[in-house]
Amino acid sequence: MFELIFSLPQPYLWALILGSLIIYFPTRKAYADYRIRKLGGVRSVLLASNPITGLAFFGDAAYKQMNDRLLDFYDGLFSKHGTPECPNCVEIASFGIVRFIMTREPEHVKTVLTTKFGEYGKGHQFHESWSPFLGDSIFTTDGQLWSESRALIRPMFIRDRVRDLDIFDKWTTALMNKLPPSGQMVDMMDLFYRMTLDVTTDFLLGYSVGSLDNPTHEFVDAFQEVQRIQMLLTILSPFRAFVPKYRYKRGIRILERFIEPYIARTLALTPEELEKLSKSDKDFTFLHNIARSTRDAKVIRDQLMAVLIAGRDTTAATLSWTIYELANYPAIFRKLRNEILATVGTSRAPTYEDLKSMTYLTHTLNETLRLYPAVPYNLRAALQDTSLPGRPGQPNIAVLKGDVVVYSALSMQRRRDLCPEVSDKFADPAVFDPDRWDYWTPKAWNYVPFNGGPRICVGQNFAMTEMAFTLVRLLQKYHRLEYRGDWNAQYHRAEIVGAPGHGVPVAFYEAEYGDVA
Ligand code: HEM
Repeated sequence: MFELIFSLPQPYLWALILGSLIIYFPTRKAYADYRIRKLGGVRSVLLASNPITGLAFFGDAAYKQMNDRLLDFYDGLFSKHGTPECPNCVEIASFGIVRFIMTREPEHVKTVLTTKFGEYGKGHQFHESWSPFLGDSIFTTDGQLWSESRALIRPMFIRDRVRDLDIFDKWTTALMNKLPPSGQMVDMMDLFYRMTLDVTTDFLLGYSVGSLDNPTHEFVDAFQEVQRIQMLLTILSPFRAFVPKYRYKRGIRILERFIEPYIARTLALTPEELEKLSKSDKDFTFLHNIARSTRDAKVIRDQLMAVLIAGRDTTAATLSWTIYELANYPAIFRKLRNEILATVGTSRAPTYEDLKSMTYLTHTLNETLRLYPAVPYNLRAALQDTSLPGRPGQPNIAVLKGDVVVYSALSMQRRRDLCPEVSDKFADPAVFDPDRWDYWTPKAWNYVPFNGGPRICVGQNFAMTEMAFTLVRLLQKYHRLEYRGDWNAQYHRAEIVGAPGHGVPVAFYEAEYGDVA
């Protein structure tokens, strides 16, 4: 049969290939339509259903991502194509096979994260794309494998462990030592990224990469590069085979070379020695804790990588956005500093209880995470035929096994129609205003910076404590903050984590009379 086909003259062969494709894609689409109808649901708004329109879509998405305009692109999908029946959900099916359903509807987020938790997950494609980096870790797996990872990791984030603030104290002090004299410019984003890498590696391995002291460490560059390429691989998912991977693989090897000796050293300890260590607060690390449950170096490597990626950039980016916003609002800066000084004075290190008692500090971080959720885009694959709820009075959106639901906390948390009317108690939602939290609690699922449901961020309390501690130490010492770049030119650079594209160039002014705010 194949011999016969390949013996055809070239023009006939091409005509046959083209003809087959012309038949194949509409047939695939018709078959998907049939399955959707059989499920009793509908499509959302279909934007592309063949490789040509699909390629144009992915090309546009990748172009906007590379030009730091992914949010415009994402919002534009709904403002240009949304319909009254389906205003916040669109889809593409580039090869007629896998659909990518993009949404910013809280009910959809709730469905994939909790109501139908078992029917959605990271899925096979995500695992394939991410496993060279994160292996079979908590981030890349579903079902039993995921729940075993979660059980392995959770004990290190219980309240009693997070209450111990020594690690934050140590690295915040190191950060403060890197700040230039009063009034001189510094890129706080750079320092925050270095500090959180030092905190996270110290927490995981009991040994820090030391990036505050050595910013050109090859680990730092490799970590950045691997994440950048990983984001591209995720966005270009069906076409990821075409993305060059040399630098990606080289970066992963560098990261592995750094952590492997620590794993080997830990595995050299006997179970008794590990048990003894677990009684100590100071020397017991995340790595020791995992090694109590598994002696498999690959399992340990995967979980370390996962928590490293989860814990580092997220907190650094959130701290960076907070300082960026505070630099533009001296009144908010002063109010926050007054609360801090009233609680801990100008020099005492805060306790865990101090941090939790400062309402305005929590509101400030909540507000930052509303405008700049650290994970701006996320996805879940359908593990079986399932659905997303339709608008009231509308049929459900059918989701077929393998389809991918992309959701954006960034786009959703900025939706005006999900906020109260603007008033003296509720500022324009586009504006940074921690005071709104005095009168307002977002509805469940309208605000999900840490996700929700069984897979809610396991490090949420760790992150909030680390960020609060850092802000307290900075504002105790400095009474004024000045932006030294073009504040309005700032933009949101979305890689896996969304960070300020221009960094955060600021100058801090040291308080001369301590408590004067
Ligand atoms: C501002 C800081 C942070 C934010 C906004 C944040 C947000 C998130 C989000 C949105 C997810 C869900 C990701 C997904 O769907 O796969 C997540 C998961 C996770 N986060 Fe965080 N995170 C932060 C800090 C941290 C820190 C400091 C750690 C640990 C040191 C951490 C550890 C994890 C882990 C292990 C998961 C996977 C949970 C699971 O799949 O069961 N996160 N985080």
